[in-house]
Amino acid sequence: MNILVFGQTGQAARELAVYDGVTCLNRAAADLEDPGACAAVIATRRPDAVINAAAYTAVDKAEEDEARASVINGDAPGAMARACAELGIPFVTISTDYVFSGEGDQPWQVDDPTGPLGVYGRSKLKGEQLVQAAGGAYAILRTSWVVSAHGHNFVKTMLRLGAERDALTIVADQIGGPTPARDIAAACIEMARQLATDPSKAGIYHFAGTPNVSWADFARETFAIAGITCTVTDIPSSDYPTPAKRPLNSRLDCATLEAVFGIKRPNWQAGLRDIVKEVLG
Ligand SMILES: NC(=O)C1=CN([C@@H]2O[C@H](COP(=O)(O)OP(=O)(O)OC[C@H]3O[C@@H](n4cnc5c(N)ncnc54)[C@H](OP(=O)(O)O)[C@@H]3O)[C@@H](O)[C@H]2O)C=CC1
Ligand SMILES: Cc1cn([C@H]2C[C@H](O)[C@@H](COP(=O)(O)OP(=O)(O)O[C@H]3O[C@@H](C)C(=O)[C@@H](O)[C@H]3O)O2)c(=O)[nH]c1=O
Repeated sequence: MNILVFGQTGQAARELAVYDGVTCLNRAAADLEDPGACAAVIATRRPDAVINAAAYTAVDKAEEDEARASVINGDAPGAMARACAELGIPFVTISTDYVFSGEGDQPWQVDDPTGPLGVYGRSKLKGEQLVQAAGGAYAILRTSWVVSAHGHNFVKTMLRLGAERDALTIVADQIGGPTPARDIAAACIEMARQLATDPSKAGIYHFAGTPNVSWADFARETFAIAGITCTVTDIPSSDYPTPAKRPLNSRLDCATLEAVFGIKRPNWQAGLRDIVKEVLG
């Protein structure tokens, strides 16, 4: 199966690149700021499936860059989905827990009302809506707290800061499921394969690592695995002001993904051990 992936340098894209039949497109080959060009690449190359792993992911920066985030995270996946629907091929795109408001403490169901708190979440929600409107054999995979040995992520930030400092204050009231990019890549490939033979599986799905945890406890676990002595003090989000507000409740209910595609939630602790090993050598 020839799978065209938008994104090459990102966490998920790098893990997708190792699969047979996958071709990754970098920004020079397909710039998501030009949705029409992305659609044209699909129409010209005629792959068997498309996975979108590129996005505007700088959550705070997006607050001052809404127009660009909206095109990259909204219009571009919409145009890709329409191009795929025209060819009759599956389209898998990755979305986020940040489409939710973070209220309550129950895991979000796939059909729960959305309510993004910031520009990034709003732009990703726009992408979801345009992809759904395109019809076709689409899958929107909402995931959370992506981590890997590459690119920018919380684990790499902690390994850097933990080596420099004796103590850190980390928010403890945001709860979610850290998700290794490697597991996301495997899920996307499996979904593309199954959608190719059964387009009735199209829809929105949740996929996050288990167990749910706070950022503070996730940092503690990272330090424990890495053998770093750095004291973590719990703080509320209000003590860590950022341009974009983050949801407090990022728990995702992943039951439908397992029921429809047979894909189980990954254990992030196993993934974290691999990532720490890869980063520290
Ligand atoms: N990171 C996270 O914690 C989470 C991510 N997600 C979603 O998962 C998906 C993958 O995220 P992740 O792997 O972390 O992403 P990264 O932040 O690691 O990488 C983003 C990728 O998008 C590319 N990109 C950005 N703008 C453009 C553009 N205009 N044209 C072409 N490519 C562009 C970047 O390329 P370049 O190197 O050229 O900048 C890079 O390859 C995204 O849809 C994201 O919204 C969901 C939940 C959590
Ligand atoms: C570095 C640091 C961060 N924090 C907090 C800030 C924030 O609430 C939390 C995580 O920080 P980050 O900047 O990694 O978080 P952020 O970039 O918001 O991560 C998000 O990225 C987007 C793309 C998603 O889709 C989300 O699922 C989520 O993974 O940790 C501290 O409390 N103390 C610290 O020293």
